[in-house]
Amino acid sequence: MNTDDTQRITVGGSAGTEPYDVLIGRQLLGELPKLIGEKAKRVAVIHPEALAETGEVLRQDLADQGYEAVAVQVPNAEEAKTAEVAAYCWKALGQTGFTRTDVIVGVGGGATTDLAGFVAASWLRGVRWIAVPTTVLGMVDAAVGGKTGINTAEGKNLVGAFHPPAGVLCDLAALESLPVHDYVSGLAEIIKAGFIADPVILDLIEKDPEAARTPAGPHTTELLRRSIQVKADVVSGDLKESGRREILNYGHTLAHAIEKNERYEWRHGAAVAVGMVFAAELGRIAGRLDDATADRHRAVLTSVGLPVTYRGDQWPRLLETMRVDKKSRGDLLRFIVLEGLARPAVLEGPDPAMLLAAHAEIAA
Ligand SMILES: NC(=O)c1ccc[n+]([C@@H]2O[C@H](COP(=O)([O-])OP(=O)(O)OC[C@H]3O[C@@H](n4cnc5c(N)ncnc54)[C@H](O)[C@@H]3O)[C@@H](O)[C@H]2O)c1
Ligand SMILES: O=C(O)C(=O)C[C@@H](O)[C@H](O)[C@H](O)COP(=O)(O)O
Ligand SMILES: [Zn+2]
Repeated sequence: MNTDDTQRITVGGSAGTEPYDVLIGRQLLGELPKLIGEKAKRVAVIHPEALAETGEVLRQDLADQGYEAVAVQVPNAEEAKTAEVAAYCWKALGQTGFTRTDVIVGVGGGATTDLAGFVAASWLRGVRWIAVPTTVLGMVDAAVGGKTGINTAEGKNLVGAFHPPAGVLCDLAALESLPVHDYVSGLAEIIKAGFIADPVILDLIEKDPEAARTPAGPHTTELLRRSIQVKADVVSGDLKESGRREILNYGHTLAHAIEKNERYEWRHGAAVAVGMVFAAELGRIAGRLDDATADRHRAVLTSVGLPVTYRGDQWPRLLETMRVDKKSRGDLLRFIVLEGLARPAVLEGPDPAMLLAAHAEIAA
């Protein structure tokens, strides 16, 4: 049974998809059978090595309820987002006799839920899946919205599908075992939601940045709820990123290039932090963003311990990788910038000198 103070945010179906709920609370796993539904006989629990125990507890629990439940352990973090690991999961589903009425449960951080969702999208051309995010970043961003995918040698998330989950269970207890480094990485996406849509988020973090770094902070649930609401509002109207959804990519054009350049040893949130400072500088240099809002990026990100600079000698490589960003159109690079707080816009084909000048502001 979940506790009474569970919060529920509905993500509206668009593009012909079913709406689903994101639950935020404690002891939410009792919700799983309802989400799995009555038609399923088999459930595959995809989890990372770090959550081997959680994965097994969940598998056993589902087996006790009569499902043929298998646990599929995958590597931690970005090492799971590969074609080889996806193929390993497909093999496990094939060997279990997984049919179209069976269900995948992805338990873990954003890397695991991106993979699990992609496996669900591709197996038999699409089976039901449920996300159980266990990181801040997974709860506020990755598990919500149906973007699923894996990386290729050429870049981040280059293969994937839009395949929304049937439900998202954000159990706050999971955050207690999260290393502080990973907790803080998730704050980058929360801060992103603050800049693009809900500045109250920034006020809450600025009031007590140290408290924002732990799950015991006074505003933890509110920060999660507000960020999930931003994501839910955006994806509800534009699942397939044909317009407004691009604002969720704020800071990501450079971030994904940094992640690839660092062979995915940087956490996504850390790269997004640097990417947002770059985007803010680009906005300022393009004459679209005021100085105070641009400077606020560095201040709030630094206050929680996120990086705001990156080594300065890598620009040509970063630029080359940014060209395959999903927002690019032909040879045209496109960036999300701000024209003020909560006023995101697209900057198309910026002058190379402008990009270089913005890069100089983040170069270590
Ligand atoms: N699909 C989307 O819309 C979307 C949105 C944002 C980010 N993402 C993706 O999410 C990924 C980043 O996700 P992340 O920051 O959650 O990192 P992650 O999934 O790499 O997890 C970080 C580490 O923490 C471990 N871990 C997870 N939960 C834990 C827990 N409760 N206790 C202890 N350890 C735990 C993981 O095994 C991993 O080693 C990136 O691949 C990014 O591209 C996707
Ligand atoms: O949901 C979205 O849309 C986002 O852009 C959210 C991002 O935080 C996330 O990192 C996403 O995976 C990036 O997607 P991509 O399309 O740039 O690969
Ligand atoms: Zn992101």
